[in-house]
This record gives sequence, structure tokens and C-alpha cells, in this order.
Amino acid sequence: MKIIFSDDQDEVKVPKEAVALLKQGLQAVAKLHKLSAKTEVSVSLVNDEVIHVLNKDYRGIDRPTDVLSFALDEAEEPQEIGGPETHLLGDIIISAETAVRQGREYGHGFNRELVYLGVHSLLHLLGYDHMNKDDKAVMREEEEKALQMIHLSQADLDRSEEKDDPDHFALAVVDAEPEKKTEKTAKSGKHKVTSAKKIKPVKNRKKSDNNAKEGEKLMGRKDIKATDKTIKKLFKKALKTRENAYVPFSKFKVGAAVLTKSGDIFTGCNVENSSFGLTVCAERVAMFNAAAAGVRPGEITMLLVAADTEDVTSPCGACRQVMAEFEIPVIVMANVRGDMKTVSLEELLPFSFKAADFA
Ligand SMILES: O=c1ccn([C@H]2C[C@H](O)[C@@H](CO)O2)c(=O)[nH]1
Ligand SMILES: [Zn+2]
Repeated sequence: MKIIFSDDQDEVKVPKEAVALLKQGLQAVAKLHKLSAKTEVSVSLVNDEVIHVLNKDYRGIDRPTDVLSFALDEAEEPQEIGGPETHLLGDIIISAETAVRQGREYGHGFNRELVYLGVHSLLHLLGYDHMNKDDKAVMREEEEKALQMIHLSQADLDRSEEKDDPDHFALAVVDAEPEKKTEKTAKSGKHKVTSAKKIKPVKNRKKSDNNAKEGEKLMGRKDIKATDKTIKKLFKKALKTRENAYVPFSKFKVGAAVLTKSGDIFTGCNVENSSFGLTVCAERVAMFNAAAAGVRPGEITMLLVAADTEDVTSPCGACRQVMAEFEIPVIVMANVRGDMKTVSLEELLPFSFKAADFA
């Protein structure tokens, strides 16, 4: 397969090895799908601003995204007798800025994120989709196969992380958008546009027998696509503190936990007041607990919140604003049964008000 690569942005300095890996990942997909040498795909790295415009124009979604796949619409490409010299698959547009951010959020870095997004997008161009659960599973498997070929699979990653940094969290999955809101395919001109939402495969699909019930709970549920020791630890601590919730009025107990860069965990529960408006949520208590111990903005890497809700527990607006102040990149919304959804701060509170706005 021929790859036409161009780096059309200045915001991120893209290392040579990242581009090499990206190409390897794409070639792995090509090999697995037996694409010929005459197949051509173009890959362009852009900044958030550019992908935002594309996302708005083609999908009507007014925000940046990680990757857009522009498939050439076969029907509009006249087939010449004897077939075309080259078969153009389409364009892959990746936001380098978002790749940096997501690589950091998931803990696996820019290079892997870039490769993942490229592989995911190429699979879209080949007709894969993740509109429903079955399609999603198939696509995931294809991604893993390709990533395995270049030793960047989830499994490879888990192993290297265990070796280097046993407590390091690799946030494996994010699918913040609820099922019904999954991507729409928009058509405009000859381009068909789809977008990749990050969903990585569950780290351990096979059941491990020596696993505590806790872990089983986390892994089996529908929305959590991966788990690791750190999330389990946060979850357990949040549930424990939740027991201390002071909730004479709502009787609704909430627990939260935050993780700092240095590995400390602070927890909180909701504390109500007869003057109702003075009630403070579990999330803010956890963040303020950390602050009281000297933790400053940028030093919290993750917040988890859990209550006995049907779906996962979603933080209120006030807490979101405080999360923005502390620049917490990853928020895990859970319920006591262990359902979980992981979202970025940007998803929870877009266009947030920051000190920089008045400084
Ligand atoms: O994310 C949330 C939502 C609500 N609450 C608390 C506040 C109040 O005590 C009770 C009912 O709103 O739940 C939290 O702690 N966190
Ligand atoms: Zn709140």
C-alpha cells in the first residue's frame, strides 16, 4: 500500500519514529487485508482548529475530534476498463494535538495514540464500523491484530508497563458517548466522513480465576472496557468513604476519590446541610481534601465518583468547574455495581472558564 503522509501542523513536534510507527501500523492493516501495492491512502496531521472545522462541516459536530476518515465514494469513481492504475482508499486526518492529549490521558503516550488512530481510521476506510456492539467487537479485534504485528498491542503494552512502572495507570478505554449517540455518517461531496471514538479492547477477556470479586465486577460490565489496579483501588476507596456520607436529607450516598501524580489517593463523600444549598458533593470534598494536603492544579491525574445510580454517576456542574480548576484530565464515572464510563474533562465541561480568562 502506498501511504502519502504529510504533517500539516506546527503545534506538535512529531518525532520521526512516531511517523515510522504510524506507517508500520497502516502497513500491518494493509497486509492483513491483502491490499495491493496500488492501493493508496493519504494521511495528514492537522491541529485541533483544522479538525474542528472539518468535524463541524462534515459531521455537524462543533468541536475538535481525534481522527476523521474520508472514504472515497466508490460509486462516484468511474471504473475504467481494466481497473484503475491506483486504487484510492481515501484520506485519514488526525489531530496531532488531540493525539498528544489522549496519549497522555490514557497513559500510553503520543506514538501509540497516533498509531492507534491511524489504524482505526484505515479500518473505517476499509468498511469497518462500530455502530453496534458486534461490529465494534470485530473492529477492535482487527485493530489488535494490526497493533500486535508491530508490537503495540494492548497486551504488549500491559507487559511493558508492568515491568517499568507497576503502579502506572494505563487508562484503557474511553467511550464517553452513550450508545444512542454514536457517530452519524455524514456525506458531503465525494467524501464520507466517520469519526473514531476511542475504545480499546478489554485487557483481559479471559476470566482469571484468582481475581477478586471486585475485579470481576469491573471487567464484566458493559461500559468499562478495561480495568487496572489503580482504577480498582480508587473505586474501592471511594466506596469505603461513601459509607461516611452525611445525607440525612437525600439519603443518597456518594463517594469519590482522586489520584495524584505522586500516587496519593484522597477521598470524599457528600456532606449535606439543613440549609440545602450548602451541601457539598463527594467529588469536591475529595478534591478539597487533596488541596488541603498541598495538592495543586495539574497534580491530580484522575477522579472517580460512584453512587447507587442506575447508570453511572455523573458529576454536577459545580464539581465539573472545580475539576477544571484542578485540571483533572480523566474522570471515571461509576456506580456501586462497578459500571464505569471514562471521560475527559474536555468532554465533561467544554469551553470551561479558567483563571487565564481574567489574568
Ligand atoms: O455527583 C454528585 C451528585 C450528587 N451528589 C450529592 C449531593 C447531595 O448530597 C446528593 C443529592 O444531590 O448527592 C454528589 O455528591 N455528587
Ligand atoms: Zn457536584
